[in-house]
Amino acid sequence: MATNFSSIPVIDYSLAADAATKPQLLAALRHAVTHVGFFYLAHHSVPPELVAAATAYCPRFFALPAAEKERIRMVHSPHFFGYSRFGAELTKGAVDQREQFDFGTHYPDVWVPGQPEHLRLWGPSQWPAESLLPGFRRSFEDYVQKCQELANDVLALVAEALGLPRDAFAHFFEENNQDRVKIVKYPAPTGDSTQGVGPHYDSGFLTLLLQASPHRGLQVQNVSGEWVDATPIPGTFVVNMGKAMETVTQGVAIATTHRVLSPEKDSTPRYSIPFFQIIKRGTVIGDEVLDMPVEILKIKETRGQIGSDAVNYAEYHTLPSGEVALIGRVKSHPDVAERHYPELFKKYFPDGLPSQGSAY
Ligand SMILES: O=C(O)CCC(=O)C(=O)O
Ligand SMILES: [Fe+2]
Repeated sequence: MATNFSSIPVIDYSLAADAATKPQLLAALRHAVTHVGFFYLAHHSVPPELVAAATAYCPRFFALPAAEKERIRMVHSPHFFGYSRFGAELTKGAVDQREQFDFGTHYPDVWVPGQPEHLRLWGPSQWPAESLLPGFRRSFEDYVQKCQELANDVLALVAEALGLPRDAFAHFFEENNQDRVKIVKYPAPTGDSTQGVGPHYDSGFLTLLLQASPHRGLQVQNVSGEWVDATPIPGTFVVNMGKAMETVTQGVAIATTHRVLSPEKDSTPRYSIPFFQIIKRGTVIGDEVLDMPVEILKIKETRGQIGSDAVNYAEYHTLPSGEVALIGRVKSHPDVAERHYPELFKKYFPDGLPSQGSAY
């Protein structure tokens, strides 16, 4: 019988610490990962003071002088890091009503011409001037380091929940892996569109999303195609799986489609901070799928077909994952692609920059 969901489960991370309660956690996690693709993670390990500091910087970042935001605009970065103006981004070809700042964990500028182009996606971030936003960079570096640790631990728990060794996913990361993070602002709508971000899958393994204001807006698509609210729960992360995780688990773990609706008219802005766990770049991960236990594979037969309005990241079975990631970025930020990846830009936008969605 097909299983559907009408709410997002809450998983209590603290149950992992005690051998007596861990089986309960693993059972809940197995259900969440295989039937919903989303869960709230309560009692997690990222210190509340780091969460509070990151949250407090959100409105302050977007209130920076326009000239400073221009200086660190994403169009200056072949790594797709930096500030994107309102309306600069596309999902499924339609303009997202959000403003954002993308950055990554530390990675040096090592790409040289002649190397595969997709390797250039990893590189240094652009940061606002310390004098204009004191402590911003340091606070986010500390916060993100704790997110990385938590994501790695949750990933090991997911492996256990799926009957795999705890380190089953370890070989999908590079030695000096670069994860990506965003700070996002969704203002109240001024026109007709309420597409904060359109329906999509995330790309990598786990996403840890901090809903950094109390606004609703995040929605998750269930098996029947209905949109289920992921209303913010204080003290939690929303965790979901990306298309890479779905691919390497032979579709057992699901990359669930999600979207964000703009806040109500005249409301204050909604803020969020997604942390994306990124995987290694050089191989076709569809060729390296994990050997899943038979009883886990059976879950796919009983849970029913997953409905989806998302179309992105279908190429994991045919292209190296680094190329898949670069294509995703090119499609969502054509103005950056036009400047730094002209060949790919021409391939995906043969008619030139879309009239909307351009940051120029
Ligand atoms: O802002 C949110 O709540 C979700 C954002 C999101 O799904 C994304 O940027 O991939
Ligand atoms: Fe997402």
